[in-house]
Amino acid sequence: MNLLEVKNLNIEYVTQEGILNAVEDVSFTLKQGESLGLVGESGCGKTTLAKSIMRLLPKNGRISSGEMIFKGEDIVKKNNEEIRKLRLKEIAMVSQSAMNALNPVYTVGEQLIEGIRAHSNMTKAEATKRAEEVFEIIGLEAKRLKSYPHQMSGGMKQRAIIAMALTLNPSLIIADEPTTALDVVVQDKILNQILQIQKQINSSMVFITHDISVVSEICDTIIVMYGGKIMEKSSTKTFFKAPYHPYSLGLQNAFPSILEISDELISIPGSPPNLMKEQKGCRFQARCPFRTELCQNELPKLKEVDKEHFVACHYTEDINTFRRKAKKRETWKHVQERLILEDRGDE
Ligand SMILES: Nc1ncnc2c1ncn2[C@@H]1O[C@H](COP(=O)(O)OP(=O)(O)OP(=O)(O)O)[C@@H](O)[C@H]1O
Repeated sequence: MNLLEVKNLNIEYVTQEGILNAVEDVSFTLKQGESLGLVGESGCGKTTLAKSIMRLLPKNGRISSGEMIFKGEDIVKKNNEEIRKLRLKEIAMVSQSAMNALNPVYTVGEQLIEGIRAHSNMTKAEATKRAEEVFEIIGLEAKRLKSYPHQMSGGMKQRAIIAMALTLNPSLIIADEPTTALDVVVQDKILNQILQIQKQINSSMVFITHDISVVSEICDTIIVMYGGKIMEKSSTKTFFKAPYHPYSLGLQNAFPSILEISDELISIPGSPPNLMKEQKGCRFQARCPFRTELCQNELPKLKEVDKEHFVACHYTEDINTFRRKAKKRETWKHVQERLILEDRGDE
């Protein structure tokens, strides 16, 4: 059964320079218990998409069209009071910035228990018991509930935030780069704990990261975003075995942990498009080694190349050649040279 169904979602920011289209025509579904990895470089719209599910967009951000059907009801149409009830109880967010949301003048336990009580009808004793339980699951001793935020390390605080998000067994967890600022060993441990809890309470998860190797470890499905649009979506297993989009091929080259020993680490030259400017053709065309005139002029539709595997590229039938060429440094060097030439032409 689908827990969340996002349909043709468009999100824009109103800025002094004009309208910025941060998320464009995004559609996907999330089943109960499924974990979805949302990946892409900085600025491709991941956080905007995640915040919109919680209806936590900044003041200048707005959902201009589309639907987000959660448990049969459209989140986009809900009023503030209805949304407040959904947050934490049904949909919880874990993010790096949440660490700063801990109030320094209250103990972590007071904040956690207060949060539980505000969203449930538990007594103080019941809420305390629940707080102790989740602390244990997340690897913190119950006595830590009495600590103030400044008495905890970064890793402990992040665990406390995760505990807060998960106390009420939400149906959907949105984890936005939850561990990026922590060292790799702690990161790994915390990711595993999130995963363990997610499985235990059978909640669904949207996991946002720029690091596709993490997605290969913990997610069932993957969506690759670029310039506010979906480039590719499929099961994680299929994606890492047989990626299609040239951007996905480039991303895979850039992550050492998913490369075979013989593969080279190659980054994609250039940077994502400026979304303030009007976009024409495929969003990735400027950096794509395989682009043609068609790519520069016509936006490719997301099409199904295999069961439940969708790709937005005009040339999916050339995939074998693309996969072979994308592994070569030369291929990307040409893109670099082309970008330099185009840059000169612009001056
Ligand atoms: N409050 C805002 N006002 C105007 N533009 C914004 C605002 N927040 C984000 N943007 C723009 O929207 C686009 C998408 O940003 P978003 O933060 O969603 O991307 P992201 O993929 O999550 O990046 P990151 O990994 O850096 O968080 C970017 O072009 C960004 O500059």
